[in-house]
Amino acid sequence: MVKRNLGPSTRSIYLGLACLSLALHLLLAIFCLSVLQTTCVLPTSSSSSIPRTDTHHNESASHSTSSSTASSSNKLPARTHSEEQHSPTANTLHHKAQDSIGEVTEKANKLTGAGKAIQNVKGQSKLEALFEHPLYNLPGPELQTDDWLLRVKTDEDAKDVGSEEGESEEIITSDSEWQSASEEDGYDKVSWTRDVETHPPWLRFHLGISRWELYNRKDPNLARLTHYLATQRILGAVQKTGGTQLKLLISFPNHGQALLKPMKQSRDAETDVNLFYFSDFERHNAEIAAFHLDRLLGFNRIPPVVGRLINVTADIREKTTDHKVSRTFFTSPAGNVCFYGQCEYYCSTEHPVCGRPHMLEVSLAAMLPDLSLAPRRSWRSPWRRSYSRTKLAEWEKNPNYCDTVKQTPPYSQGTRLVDLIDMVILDFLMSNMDRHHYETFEKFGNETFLLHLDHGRAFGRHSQDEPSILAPLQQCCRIRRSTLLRLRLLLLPDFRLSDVMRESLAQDPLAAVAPLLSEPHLSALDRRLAAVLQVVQICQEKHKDVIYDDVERYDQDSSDTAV
Ligand SMILES: Nc1ncnc2c1ncn2[C@@H]1O[C@H](COP(=O)(O)OP(=O)(O)OP(=O)(O)O)[C@@H](O)[C@H]1O
Ligand SMILES: [Mn+2]
Repeated sequence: MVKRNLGPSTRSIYLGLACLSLALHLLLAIFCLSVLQTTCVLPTSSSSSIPRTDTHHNESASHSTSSSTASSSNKLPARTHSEEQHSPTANTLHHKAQDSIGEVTEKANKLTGAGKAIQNVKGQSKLEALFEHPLYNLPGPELQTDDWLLRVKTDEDAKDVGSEEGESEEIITSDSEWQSASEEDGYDKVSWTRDVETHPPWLRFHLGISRWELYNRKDPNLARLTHYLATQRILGAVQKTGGTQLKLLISFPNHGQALLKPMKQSRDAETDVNLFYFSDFERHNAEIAAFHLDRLLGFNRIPPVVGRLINVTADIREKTTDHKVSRTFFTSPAGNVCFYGQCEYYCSTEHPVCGRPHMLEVSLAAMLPDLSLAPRRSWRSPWRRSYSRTKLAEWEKNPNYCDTVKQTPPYSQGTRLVDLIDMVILDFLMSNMDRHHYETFEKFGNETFLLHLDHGRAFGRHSQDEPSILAPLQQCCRIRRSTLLRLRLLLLPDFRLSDVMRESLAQDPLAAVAPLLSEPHLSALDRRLAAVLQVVQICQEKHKDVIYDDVERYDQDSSDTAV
């Protein structure tokens, strides 16, 4: 009986559902065509597994930069229902993002002369569109000779040593010196001249460091450098001293070096909630992701980092001359080759670094110039944590802590405070609680960018945020205008942080093994970005002097301070 009745009624239900689905598809198609022009795009395939730069000069760049194929990016992306944020606060931020960016985009276009050339071509990747945006192409200060960290020594310099004011300048080389430094065993014979074309990528990276950034995002050498780190034959591996957890200094045949951090836990492992931040294991993928995030924020203050699969036996055990490393190798009960080295934490049989059975994922960071060439100064962060289970730091007890910091050099002058706040925003987004110190290049004194180093403890938890990381922003209520505008841009659907981050990370060689960051970590970035903007909004409601205007600087004509 039941069966007999079900036949016809089921058929009509199916028919109804089919009609409904057809109608919905039609509606969706119309909606897509009219509203989502910029968001309904086919994902573009990444042609290379090697991180690319977004330079116009980059031969491998696939997009067209000609103005005829492009449409104006002044038009801000349309917000859609599907893209809508959930909370009312996020919504307000969203509107605010569009309003203020619209004005400033126009201004930035004027400044960069990019009005016509910058485009948001249908089908273009979000990452490419982001890096083409005027806010990522603001003109920097003109660089003088003193604004470069290193320079190539000329024959002239070699002749009049000590007679010029440039005497104390960090000098790299003359042709003859390069030649004589090339005789060591196993290393390539050096044939570099003053001609930059003959310089290996690591040297070009060193020569490109300026007072205001560690690298120029548009420099084609960046892609060469990451490719170099990812593919060069490993010639040596010794333990890097300093720091608390195991890391190795890797040498390449043409005298380049990299800082290696091994994979110690699975990518999905969330840090145990009962573990203090200072007991957390370091993560190789956090080092890689931090480099990408810093670049996406427009900072360019982290040395390039790339992922690589190495063979622990062939690349480390057989190459190392360091007994601290070689004597700790063993074969695990599962038959994998493991080692643990010598360090303060987690260097024991209980915490081995293991291949499978030989292959191991690692991160490789480009090394900064040697300290003898470019000494660095280490600064204790005023918002350093106590690194104790029981003690609170002063900033955790005193809500007016920033008043004192603001009056204390070097934070009382120049850009130091807003630079620190940039760093804090980066740290909050990736939940890095381990920023006890930061470094600067001594040569540049106090007028320089802050080096962002050591991000092994970032991206530990995606299900939780750590508001205390934002304390400097909350307590000082100060932020660079260019930073704020880029953050607001990254909240918009067309440039959404999680999307550009996913795309950027896909360029790393290890993305072929598994995504460098899981989806929950990527969505955490969007959530945290909204939280940062909310803190800024609260600041702006209470204070006047929140924005440090580093954009207006280039725009003498305008008196508009809309943000
Ligand atoms: N890319 C780099 N090039 C040169 N030196 C670097 C680089 N990255 C880090 N260092 C130096 O090596 C030191 C130790 O590195 P790192 O901080 O990553 O290790 P760590 O074991 O996490 O240290 P800690 O336990 O003190 O946080 C840093 O303080 C920094 O001075
Ligand atoms: Mn560390």
